[in-house]
Amino acid sequence: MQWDDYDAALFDLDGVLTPTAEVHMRAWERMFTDFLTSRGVSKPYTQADYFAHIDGKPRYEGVAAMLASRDIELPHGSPEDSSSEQTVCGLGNRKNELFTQVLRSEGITAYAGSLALLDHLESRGVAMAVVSSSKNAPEVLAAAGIADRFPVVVDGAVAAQRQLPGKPRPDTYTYAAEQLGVPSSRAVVLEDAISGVQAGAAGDFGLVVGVDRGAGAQALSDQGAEVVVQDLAELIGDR
Ligand SMILES: O=P(O)(O)OC[C@H]1O[C@@H](O)[C@H](O)[C@@H](O)[C@@H]1O
Repeated sequence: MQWDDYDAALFDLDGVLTPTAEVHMRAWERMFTDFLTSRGVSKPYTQADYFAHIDGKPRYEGVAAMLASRDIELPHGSPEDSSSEQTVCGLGNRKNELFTQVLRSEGITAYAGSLALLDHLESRGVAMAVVSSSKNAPEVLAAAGIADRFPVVVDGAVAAQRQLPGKPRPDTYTYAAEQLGVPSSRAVVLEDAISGVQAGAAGDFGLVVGVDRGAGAQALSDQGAEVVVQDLAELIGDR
C-alpha cells in the first residue's frame, strides 16, 4: 500500500479498529430473536439479516430495514422511548441496553493489526479520523484506550446534531475529511460493512478499503471496495 498517495485515513470503528461488530451482532440477535418469537414470526433472525439489513447503519435505520424485511410495520416512536416499547426506537433502545451491558462488563481490546497500522500511519504523519454510525463510538474508543489517537470523531451523535445522513450515504466521511482539512481525493476510507463501503464509493475518496470480517470479500468489492484485506496490518507498506 502506497501511503504516499494519501494524507488521511478515515476509519470505521466497529469491526475495523475494534471487534465490537461482534458485540453489536450478538445484541441485535438477542433483541430480534425475542421480538420475532414474541410475534410468532416464522422466519427467524439470522446472521445474514445482520449483514444485509443492519450492519454499519445508524441504530434506528437498522431496526427499520430489518422490520421491512419481515413486512412488519411499527410506529417510529422517539429516542426517549423505553426499551419495552413496541416502536422502532423502543427496539433499538432495547438492543442498545444489551450492547452496553456487554461492553461494560467485558471491555474491548483493539485488533492488534489495526493498532499496528495506526502506529505506522502516525509515524508517517497521516491524519486520522473515526467515522462511525454508532452513538457508542466515544465509549468504545475510550474502553479500547485509543480515543486520543483521533483528533476527529464523527459518530452517530455528531451526525444527528449536524443532520448528516448516515451510511450508505457518504456525508459523514466527507465531513470527517473536511474536519481534518484534507481533500476527499487524498483520503482513504476503511470499512467492514457493505453500507460503509457503499458510503465510501458514493464519495470521491482516494481509495476505499474493505475489511472482510464476515461480509465477504466479493460482496465488499462488488459494492465498491478497491482493495480488500482480512487484517489492517496488510496495509503497512514502505511508502
Ligand atoms: O446503536 P449504535 O451503537 O448507535 O450504533 C448502530 C450501529 O453502529 C455501527 O457502527 C455498527 O456497525 C452497527 O452494527 C450498529 O448497529
